[in-house]
Amino acid sequence: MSAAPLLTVPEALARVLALLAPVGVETVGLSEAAGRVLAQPAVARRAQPPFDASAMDGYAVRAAEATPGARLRVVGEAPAGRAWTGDLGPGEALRIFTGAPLPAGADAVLIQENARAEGDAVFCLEAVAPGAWVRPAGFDFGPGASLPAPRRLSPADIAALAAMNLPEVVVRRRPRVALVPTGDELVEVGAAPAADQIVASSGHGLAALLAGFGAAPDLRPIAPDRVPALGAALRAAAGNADLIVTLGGASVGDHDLVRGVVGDAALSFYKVAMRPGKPLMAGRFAGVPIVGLPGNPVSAMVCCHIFLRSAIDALLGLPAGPAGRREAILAAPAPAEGPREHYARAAVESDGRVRLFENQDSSAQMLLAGADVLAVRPANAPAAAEGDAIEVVPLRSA
Ligand SMILES: Nc1nc2c(c(=O)[nH]1)N[C@H]1C(S)=C(S)[C@@H](COP(=O)(O)OP(=O)(O)OC[C@H]3O[C@@H](n4cnc5c(N)ncnc54)[C@H](O)[C@@H]3O)O[C@H]1N2
Ligand code: MOO
Repeated sequence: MSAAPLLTVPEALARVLALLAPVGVETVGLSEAAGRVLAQPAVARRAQPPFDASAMDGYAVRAAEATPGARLRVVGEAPAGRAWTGDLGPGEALRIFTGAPLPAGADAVLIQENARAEGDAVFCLEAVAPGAWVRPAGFDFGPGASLPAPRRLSPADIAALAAMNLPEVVVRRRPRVALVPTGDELVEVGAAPAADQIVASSGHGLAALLAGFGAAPDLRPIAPDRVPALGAALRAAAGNADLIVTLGGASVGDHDLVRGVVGDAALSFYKVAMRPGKPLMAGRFAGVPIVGLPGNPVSAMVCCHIFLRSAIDALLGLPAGPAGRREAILAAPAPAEGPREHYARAAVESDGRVRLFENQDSSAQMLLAGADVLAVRPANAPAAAEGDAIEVVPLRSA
């Protein structure tokens, strides 16, 4: 692997995506389907509405007869769910309610606000246009209509699938992502750390983020900084995973072992021209795609937003592109940048403008928790002024 220059973020993302193929499918009930990715088009089993349906409470009529002042004889009643099966003859009207099938012979609905009932008759107060307040059969969708795939199912999609009379759908199974924290200084959350230890935190944030992206995270035990033990931890993680993600041990220190354990030959790249996140790597371990995230917790979370969201999309068979950005306006100046593209933690103020935090240290988790967006500053950008435009990656929509 050549040492320099560092890959850009789009180049590195393309390399990550090239390692991934969509996972298999499973069938789930509608109550499990929200947020899942439809893997095959869902084909309607019936039309909606399945019959010409009244859209209002009133009277089914022949529009040509329903002229102002006309008197029609009410021959029956059709509530929703109980069709009137006769034929509506000349001079007749049928009391009808919203959602009920229109009887044969009728072609419009006179709404009850425009009618006066008197005994078994109804007087028409306003003219009725042909087709008025009738939802023709298949008006929403016809039999054989389909919801296309791939598609992340929204609550509205779930309702549409139910209306299509589909109790189950075929979705991608959730990609299994094994998260492997590494480092002898780490202890599990809730344990009693020694004075020189810290709590392994970023795995928990990553698991939450990945679950929000549609993956099934598997947060593994902390792997020690020893080659055989790290290798064993990665082999154990690989067994069941669609993607392995290591945390830490990615840099150049004597105890940063992930690269050595994976092996340069199996790596697609190491190091990206981004800040934070420079020591990112990706490749294959035991045949399974692996992404090595930097240990600094903010770096790991930022890399998850920028790379792993797209990676999960790819595993789910969705179109996978760069993290979504929008344009915003700076509420305060931003300093000049170095040679790496900077994903700066920033707040969105009440007027919608964006203010970069002064402290951009990649270990500062409380700052990340307070950030609304990553403000993207291009490599080598000169200082920017208040009012300048800036692109931001939203952090809170995950
Ligand atoms: N001489 C150099 N030193 C460093 C460089 C460099 O280019 N030259 N890069 C720095 C950058 S940038 C980063 S990012 C870090 C990343 O290094 P590692 O991936 O090897 O990370 P670690 O050394 O294992 O850990 C860094 C830091 O983060 C803490 N950590 C690790 N895992 C977790 C976790 N799961 N939860 C919470 N905190 C974690 C760890 O204790 C360290 O404090 O390297 C710089 N050094
Ligand atoms: O990549 Mo380091 O991620 O700048 O802290």
